[in-house]
Amino acid sequence: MEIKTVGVVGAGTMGHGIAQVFAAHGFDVRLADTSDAAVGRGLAGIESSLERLLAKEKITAADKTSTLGRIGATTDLATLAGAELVVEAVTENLVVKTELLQTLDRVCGPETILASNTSSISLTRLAAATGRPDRVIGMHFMNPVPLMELVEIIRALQTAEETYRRIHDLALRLGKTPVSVRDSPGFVSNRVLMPMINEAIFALHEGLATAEDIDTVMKLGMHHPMGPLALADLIGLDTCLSILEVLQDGFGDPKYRPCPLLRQMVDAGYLGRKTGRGFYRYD
Ligand SMILES: CC(=O)CC(=O)SCCNC(=O)CCNC(=O)[C@H](O)C(C)(C)COP(=O)(O)OP(=O)(O)OC[C@H]1O[C@@H](n2cnc3c(N)ncnc32)[C@H](O)[C@@H]1OP(=O)(O)O
Ligand SMILES: NC(=O)C1=CN([C@@H]2O[C@H](COP(=O)(O)OP(=O)(O)OC[C@H]3O[C@@H](n4cnc5c(N)ncnc54)[C@H](OP(=O)(O)O)[C@@H]3O)[C@@H](O)[C@H]2O)C=CC1
Repeated sequence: MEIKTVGVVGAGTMGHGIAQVFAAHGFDVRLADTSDAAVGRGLAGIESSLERLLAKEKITAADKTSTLGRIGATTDLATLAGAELVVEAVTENLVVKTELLQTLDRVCGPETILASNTSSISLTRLAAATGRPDRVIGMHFMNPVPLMELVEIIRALQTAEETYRRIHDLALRLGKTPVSVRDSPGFVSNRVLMPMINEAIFALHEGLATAEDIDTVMKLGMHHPMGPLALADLIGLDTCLSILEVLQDGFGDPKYRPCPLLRQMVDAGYLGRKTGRGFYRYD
C-alpha cells in the first residue's frame, strides 16, 4: 500500500516539524494532539518555520500555501484511521508512548505502519505493546526537522524487512539521509550527544564557567553550530533528562547519571525554549 496520508501524533517541538516536512513533500498530513491549544501551537510553529524558509528564499509563497493546505489538525485519534503511516512524537515516556501505540493499534487499519520518533526508548518494547510488532519501527528525526538531514532508523527485533525498506525509502523521499541503527538505549545519536550535554551541565553546576562561556568553548573551539547548553534548550530539558534516565537504566552505568542541576531545572519548569526559559531566556 503506497503511503499517501500520514498521521503525526504530538504537535510539540518535533511533531510540528515532522508534519511540515511530510506536507512539504506532498503527503496529506493529519496532525493530532490532546488539546486544541496544543494543536494550535503546532500549526503556529509550522507557519513561522515556513515563513523563515520563505525569507531565506528556500521556498516560494506558493510552496508555503500548498504545504499548509495539506495539513489537517485534530484532537481525535479516530481521524487517523485511514493513514498508511502514523508517526508518534509524544512526550519521551514509556507509559505515555505504550498507551498511545495501543490506541493507534486499535484505531488504525491492520496495514498501517506505526513509527516512533522516540529519542531513546526501546523499539522492541514499544513494538511488543501492539498487535502488529512487525509494522512498528523507529523513525528518529532531528531537531529542527525541516533543517536537519539525518533520520535514524531503528528496527525493533520484530520489525519486518518490508517495513524497514519502506521507511528507509520514505526518508529518502523526504530529502533526508537515513542511517540504520540497532535497537539500544539512545541509539547512536543520543548515546553520543547526551553525555556531552550532561557534562556541559556539570561544568556549569560546578562553576567552571558561565553558560555563555561553556557554549563559546564548544562553538569556537570545536566548531559546533550551537553550544551544548543552547542545544539542550532547543531540545527541551525534560526530554534531555528522560533520555539520560533511559541511558542510565538501560546500561546500569553511573556515567549516564543526570546532573542534579538538570533535574532542578526540570522541577522548576525551566524546560528551555518551549517554556521561554532554560539555560538562557527566550522572551
Ligand atoms: C534529542 C534528539 O533525540 C535528537 C536531536 O534532534 S539532537 C539536536 C540536533 N540538532 C542540532 O544539533 C542543531 C544544531 N544547530 C544547528 O545546526 C543550527 O544552529 C541550526 C540548523 C538549528 C540553525 O542554523 P541557521 O539556519 O544557520 O541559523 P539561523 O537562521 O540563525 O536560525 C537559528 C534559529 O532558528 C531556528 N530555525 C531556523 N530555521 C528554522 C526553520 N525553518 N524551522 C524551525 N526552526 C528554525 C533555530 O533553532 C534558531 O532559533 P532562533 O532564531 O529563535 O534563535
Ligand atoms: N526535542 C528534540 O530535540 C527531539 C525530540 N525527539 C523525541 O520526539 C518526541 C517528542 O518530543 P518533543 O516534540 O520534544 O516534545 P514536546 O514536549 O515538545 O511535545 C510533546 C507533545 O506531545 C503531546 N502529547 C503528550 N501525550 C500525548 C498523547 N497521549 N496524545 C497526543 N499528544 C500527546 C504533548 O501535549 P501536552 O503538552 O498537552 O502533554 C506535546 O504537545 C519524544 O519522544 C522525544 O524524545 C526526537 C528528536 C529530537
